[in-house]
Amino acid sequence: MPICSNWLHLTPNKFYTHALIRPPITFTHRHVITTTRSRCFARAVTSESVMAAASNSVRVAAAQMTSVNDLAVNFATCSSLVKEAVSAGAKLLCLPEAFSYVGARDGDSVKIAEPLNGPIMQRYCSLARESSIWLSLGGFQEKGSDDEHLHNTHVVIDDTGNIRSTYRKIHLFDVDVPGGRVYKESSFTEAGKDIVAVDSPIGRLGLTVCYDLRFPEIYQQLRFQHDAQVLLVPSAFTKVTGEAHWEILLRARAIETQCYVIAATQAGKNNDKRESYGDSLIIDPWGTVVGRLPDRLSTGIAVADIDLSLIDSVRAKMPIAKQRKPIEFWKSTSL
Ligand SMILES: O=C(O)CNC(=O)[C@H](CS)NC(=O)CCC(=O)C(=O)O
Repeated sequence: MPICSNWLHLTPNKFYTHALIRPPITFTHRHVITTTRSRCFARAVTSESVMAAASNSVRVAAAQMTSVNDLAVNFATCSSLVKEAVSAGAKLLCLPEAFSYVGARDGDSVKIAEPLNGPIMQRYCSLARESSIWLSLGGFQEKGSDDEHLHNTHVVIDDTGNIRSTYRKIHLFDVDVPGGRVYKESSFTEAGKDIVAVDSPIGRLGLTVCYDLRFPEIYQQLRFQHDAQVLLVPSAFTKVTGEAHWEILLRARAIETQCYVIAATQAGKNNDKRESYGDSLIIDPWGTVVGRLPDRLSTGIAVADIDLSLIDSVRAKMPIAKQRKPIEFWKSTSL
């Protein structure tokens, strides 16, 4: 049992209850302790994470697919990927960004956007319930605040079909791809503002989407402020940028956060104007690739076992959480 020899200040927010506790304090396995330079937090862990920690190893699957501009066709593909994941013994299947729809023309995805309680999401909730598997739906066209906009929303559904968590993509892909197209995701997408982590049978998940991968701050927040153990990066990377940057960025995020990273991808030609970079990856907290579905195998799943004790041992031997100097402690001297 870990023992804390300092006074413990538990600040009130959605995870912590306000309390000042006298040392020595003994924590049960139902608490996660996080320390910053000035504070020490305790968070009660939900039963899912406790179960995952007890059994140590849980199987996950990362899908790869070529979504098109047909909701029914994509749902059929997702259903068969779910079957594959279930027979492989996976407790969670991650589907890529734009799993349910990739428009052939600008503006198409706004037209099919629906609220999270609409019929499209309902079908995916039923799929999770009927197959008794958790789903990470890596980028759903959620209806925005007007008819011209949507949210690119990552939805986590549990094995009884309930939506456990939603994250709206923060960093939007407004990029002139060298030798490729100009993308302007912000022309039809409202950016999110909230960082989201959620407990699951494979540990505490940190939710992100695609282009977020290029902004390490969000992953630092997920690991050091939200106790994430597994970072999800569902994507629809372009062929050009994926070939240059995909694996390097993902492995860097795994190494610098000491988290597992699961990245499900779109692959192949989604339509005449669009080719995605498929290479679904599962990476362990030491940065080793433990599951991969290469680009040439356009549709399928990569499978790996998440071992929460590996996270603990990597973090114990290289204790960066204690050693890091967060930006507020730096002194800026250049003018
Ligand atoms: O719009 C859709 O249908 C699905 N969403 C996407 O394809 C998004 C926004 S256009 N793509 C990316 O973020 C690519 C990032 C990327 O390729 C990089 O960072 O290099």
